[in-house]
Amino acid sequence: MATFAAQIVRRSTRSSAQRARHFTTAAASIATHQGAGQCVSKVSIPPGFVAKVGNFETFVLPDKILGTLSDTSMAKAMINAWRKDGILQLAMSPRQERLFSQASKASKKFFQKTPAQKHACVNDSSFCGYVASGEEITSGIADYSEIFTVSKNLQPEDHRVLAEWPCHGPCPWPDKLMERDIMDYVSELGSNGEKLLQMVELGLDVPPGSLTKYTQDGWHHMRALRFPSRDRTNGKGAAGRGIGSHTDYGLLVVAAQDEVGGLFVRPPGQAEPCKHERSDTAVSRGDDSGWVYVAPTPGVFTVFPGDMMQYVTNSFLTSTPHKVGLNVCERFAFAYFHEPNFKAVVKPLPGFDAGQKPAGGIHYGTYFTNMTLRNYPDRISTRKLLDEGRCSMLEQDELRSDMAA
Ligand SMILES: O=C(O)CCC(=O)C(=O)O
Ligand SMILES: [Fe+2]
Repeated sequence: MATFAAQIVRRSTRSSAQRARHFTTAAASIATHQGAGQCVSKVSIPPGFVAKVGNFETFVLPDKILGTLSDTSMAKAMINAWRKDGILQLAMSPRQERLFSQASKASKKFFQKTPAQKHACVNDSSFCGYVASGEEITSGIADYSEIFTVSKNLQPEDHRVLAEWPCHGPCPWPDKLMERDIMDYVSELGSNGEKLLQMVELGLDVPPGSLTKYTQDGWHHMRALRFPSRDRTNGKGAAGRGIGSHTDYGLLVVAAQDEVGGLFVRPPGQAEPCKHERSDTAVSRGDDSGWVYVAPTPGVFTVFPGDMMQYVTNSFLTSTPHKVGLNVCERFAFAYFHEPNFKAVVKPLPGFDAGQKPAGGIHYGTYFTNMTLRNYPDRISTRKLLDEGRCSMLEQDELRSDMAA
């Protein structure tokens, strides 16, 4: 892949002919940042990182996936894009752009609160809420991301919360307004994720429902992220590192970023064993060459497969390693994770069952819980879950399902 000149496709200036159902967009290599705070400068690849600038395909999903020939041809093109680049871009609809902008404002407003106000947004039953910069660990090193995590927005009276299922608790929102603006965006991404999975089913030529049966009442979650500028860190992590090299847990990751830039991906072809075959959450070789910069492109989501997708497809689609570098300005982003139901025991897809391990499938709730405990060893919810020995609940029949239709 070569380095491409700036060529940003803006939805508002796109003609209907240009809005063909899928097309190629050259990514911006340089963006002018005039965001919040004092930072007004030319922003490009974070300093100290060497990478090619990606030129990723952009797709416009149909309103409904009907399984027509044109749906199937787009679906196959999406699969090919993931197999080539590890990532693709999805054009936001006008509604999605509006919800993204609303959620971004809510996220910025939250991160501007005082440390005491932010630290109050934690509870001992869930892993939702605030994660301070330097609190999350990847490969034993602190990440500088500051995070507000939203997982299932459960009510205190939900039977799973009352029964104290691992990771199940209400989200400690600071206020109703943030809850509304973030959850409107998350719900939209939920519908979008279902469409994407229908496309994956078409593209892989597996029966409809082979994937979407797992995501009924899925354990979808999202991280609203703020990265400090590289000169504003607290010295707890490695210089310039926002988040270390890792893959994410579930089926699909749908990310969206502001104009600053910091995300890098590593395309397939340099595959590592899946995390369920390893002992930690992080991907090694974080400093290797072969990284591709995901330059900010207005009006798009970037979408890539997670660990569950790698498992069910026997690595036909691999979980894309990615990392975030700190830039000269602070950066805001969202990472949404479209996931199986917490109870789901996920099995290889028909035609992709080649004896991959573990043979009996992966219980998503256990996988999620283990990864979360490793990432947040000192969180109050980690200590409570371990002290009360509630991880053993994950073995109970009530918390396991094959998600048969
Ligand atoms: O900051 C980004 O663009 C991606 C963040 C990410 O990889 C994550 O939260 O898992
Ligand atoms: Fe990630």
